[in-house]
Amino acid sequence: MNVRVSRLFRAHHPHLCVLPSITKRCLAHEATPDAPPPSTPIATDGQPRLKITWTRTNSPEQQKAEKQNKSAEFSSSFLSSEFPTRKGVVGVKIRKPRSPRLPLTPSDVWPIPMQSIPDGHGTIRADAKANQRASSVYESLLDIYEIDGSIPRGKPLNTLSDRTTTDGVPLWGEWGIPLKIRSFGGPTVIILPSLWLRDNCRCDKCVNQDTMQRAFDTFSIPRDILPSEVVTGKDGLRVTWSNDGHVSLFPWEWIMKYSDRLANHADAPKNTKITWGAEIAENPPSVHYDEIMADDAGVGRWTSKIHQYGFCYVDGCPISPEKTQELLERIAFIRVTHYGGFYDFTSDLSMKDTAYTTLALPAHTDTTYFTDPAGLQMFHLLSHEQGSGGQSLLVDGFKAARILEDECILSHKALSRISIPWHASGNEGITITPIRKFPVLNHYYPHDHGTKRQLMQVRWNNDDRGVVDLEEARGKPGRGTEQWYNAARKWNEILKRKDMEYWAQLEPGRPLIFDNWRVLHGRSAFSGKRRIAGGYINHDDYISRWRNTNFTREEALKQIL
Ligand SMILES: C[N+](C)(C)CCCC[C@H](N)C(=O)O
Ligand SMILES: O=C(O)CCC(=O)C(=O)O
Repeated sequence: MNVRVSRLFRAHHPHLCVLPSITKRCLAHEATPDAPPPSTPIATDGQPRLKITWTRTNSPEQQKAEKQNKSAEFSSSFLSSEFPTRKGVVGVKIRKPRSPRLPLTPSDVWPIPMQSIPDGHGTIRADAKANQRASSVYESLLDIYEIDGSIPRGKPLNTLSDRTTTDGVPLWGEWGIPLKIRSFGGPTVIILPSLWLRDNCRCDKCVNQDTMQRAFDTFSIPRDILPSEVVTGKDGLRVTWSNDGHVSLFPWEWIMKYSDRLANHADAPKNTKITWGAEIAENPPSVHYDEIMADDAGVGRWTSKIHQYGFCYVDGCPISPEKTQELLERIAFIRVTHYGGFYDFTSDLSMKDTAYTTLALPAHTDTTYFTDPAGLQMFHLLSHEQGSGGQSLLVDGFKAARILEDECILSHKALSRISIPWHASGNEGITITPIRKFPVLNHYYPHDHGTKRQLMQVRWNNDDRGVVDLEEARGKPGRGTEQWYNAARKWNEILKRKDMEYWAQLEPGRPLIFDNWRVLHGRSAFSGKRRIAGGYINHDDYISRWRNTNFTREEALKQIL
């Protein structure tokens, strides 16, 4: 077996070398100006100590309030024992900054290329950067593998105990292909099932390179498929399959992404949403029409602002329905509903919906009655004659949800858990309702473990809401329903707070587009003839367009494959 103590690491981390006295340099990501004065503590056993001072960083105001200096000491003997071949100044990475076990223990850190800092005690800033995933699995593979080293097979169905070499290398077999890695919580083994790996081969024979679709029958793969060879190659895990000699290459970053212990999807777009309240009126996001029409980079800037703020104006748009439609279709095709596709409406009740009246409309999201509510919505005020009013209202539903959770966690839970019906029934022959009930606050769990569930969609139109079930709670009939109404009342109160409401008068030539899954909209009552044009776009089509105009094709594919 040619798996030796790691040439891998020397190949990849030539700069790692143990300094004679580790205390000469503390290893951290970033010294902060307020780091304590340099000192070189020598432990009682005379061993130089690597002292890591931990400063928890949250938002500046929290940091001031919560500044907690915590530290851990690692003797050089610990470092050299824990990272035997890491001949070098060992950079350390701290595990999840949100929940540091204190004092930090050896399993809280693992080696990464260090960024040396001036002498003295740097402070590890536990922010997203500090937590950045290793740039390649090598920095997470334990140093027992080597480049192009083949991992031996274990004896068929052998007992757990002898599924590892004397060097500690886990062997593959019917149980899958194990890889020993560093992950949150220290060294661990991920096991890659052979059938799963074979099914996910991305070579140009297995994936139609024009359509990116799977180009073979998954179910023709023998259920008990096994490798004939497994190699830890430089650019990934290379597996030769015993049934047909097919060779698959799995890039390390891809493996990292899908290992349930490691998944932290660093290549998924960072959550860069900017929440806002009434103050956004001072400087609302906008992009110029010419930019958008000129090229996809302009569409990228437009969709990026929508992705960040949940809405964006377009300056300099011709005051014409045709040009408005052309503008909207720069993102994607318009979604057709029972209101038609591109809409150009006024208060003529041509459709039996309060939007086609002069009535005030409280903050709401549209199409709550579809299983898949419309993603983007555009309003372009083309004209408003012989009348006044009709101011537009926007409220950041994601900010409102966070306030609700901060102020009344039980109400947040009720609106997140209790599913209710929604409907559109005003027009003859049309009675639309989602395939199932949905709650007001809809969440999802992002791939990367360790981050809590994310709010995905606000579904709120109290006028289109159906009948809340008579829910019991804690054995009391109707208690659950009462909880929902109390929660909805609190939610409604937050939406109506002056510092949450962004009121603006729409202007001809300046269309507004917003994310209908996040931003609620409404209007004040009006008089006169008021004409608005616009349309809906599916959320998935919007996100696809945002992804492909803000990332390269390769990055975009990596985010979803
Ligand atoms: C199509 N257009 C935007 C003019 C009107 C849509 C009506 C909105 C409906 N009340 C809802 O909440 O979905
Ligand atoms: O007329 C407006 O300004 C908004 C209408 C509306 O809220 C809607 O169509 O959903």
